[in-house]
Amino acid sequence: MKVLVIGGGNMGYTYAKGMSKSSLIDGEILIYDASEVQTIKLKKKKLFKVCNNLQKAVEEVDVIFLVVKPYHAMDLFDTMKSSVNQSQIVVSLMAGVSIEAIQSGLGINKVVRAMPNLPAKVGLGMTSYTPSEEVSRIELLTISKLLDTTGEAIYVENEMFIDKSTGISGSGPAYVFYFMESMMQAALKMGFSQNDSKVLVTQTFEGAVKLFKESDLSPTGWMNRVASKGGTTRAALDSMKENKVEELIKDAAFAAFDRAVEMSGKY
Ligand SMILES: NC(=O)C1=CN([C@@H]2O[C@H](COP(=O)(O)OP(=O)(O)OC[C@H]3O[C@@H](n4cnc5c(N)ncnc54)[C@H](OP(=O)(O)O)[C@@H]3O)[C@@H](O)[C@H]2O)C=CC1
Ligand SMILES: O=C(O)[C@@H]1CCC=N1
Repeated sequence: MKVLVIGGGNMGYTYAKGMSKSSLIDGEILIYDASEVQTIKLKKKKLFKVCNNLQKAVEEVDVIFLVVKPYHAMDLFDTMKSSVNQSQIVVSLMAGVSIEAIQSGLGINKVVRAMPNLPAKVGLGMTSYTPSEEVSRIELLTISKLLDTTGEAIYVENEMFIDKSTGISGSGPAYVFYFMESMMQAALKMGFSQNDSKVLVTQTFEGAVKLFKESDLSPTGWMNRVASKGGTTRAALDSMKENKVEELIKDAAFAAFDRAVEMSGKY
């Protein structure tokens, strides 16, 4: 199977690299980026066949990954439209571009829409995906294996769940970084060095996630294990409750979901 990745930035490069290790790929992965600077960077990596001619590359492959920013989608569709064919599967990692918009923009039927996240860069990505009805079960299995190469991939039953997972896992790493940043700022304010603040916070996050993953206990269960009655953790948790932090985090996730839905109506 031959795969072309269009857009070799953060996500496109990461997916191309992950997929290049898959036994499903015979030969090289093709990659195309409109930016000259990015194209030079990609060539230096010597990992993929970096293409200069998009139309020619499109004609050569079985699967096409679309990994440009959503606002570049329509121009890209115009450039590709005459080169795609009905047997190809188009996998979009773009936030807020609907399957219907891709089908009508390209004049093809087989589309898988997926929502990845940035930890794919270190093999710990979370991708959700859903197909158009023209994609067969066997084709979907192949695509899910390709998506799995960057971490975990889960099937979701419709596009609304792609927009929902954008609000949870797609944008989610930024919420975690926000929390980390706030804790590091608190540590700095207490007088720790930049380096110690980073170590204290990073190890705390890593340890907490590992504990959670390796047990059946809920987050609340674990919170109760950390907190002693009348102790320090309870003081922190009470402060968060009083400031409605939980509600604010939920609002933020819904704001991302709402924006994904809004974008889907726009492209
Ligand atoms: N970053 C993230 O955490 C996540 C991103 N996504 C989705 O992934 C997609 C890509 O994001 P990301 O990788 O961060 O973006 P980047 O800007 O890092 O990469 C996109 C690349 O595509 C290039 N490009 C623009 N137009 C075209 C074109 N017509 N043909 C080929 N290449 C083109 C850009 O060049 P130039 O810079 O010159 O425009 C750029 O090099 C987005 O749609 C986003 O919604 C989804 C989940 C998470
Ligand atoms: O912010 C964005 O629009 C993209 C989608 C999810 C993460 N980044």
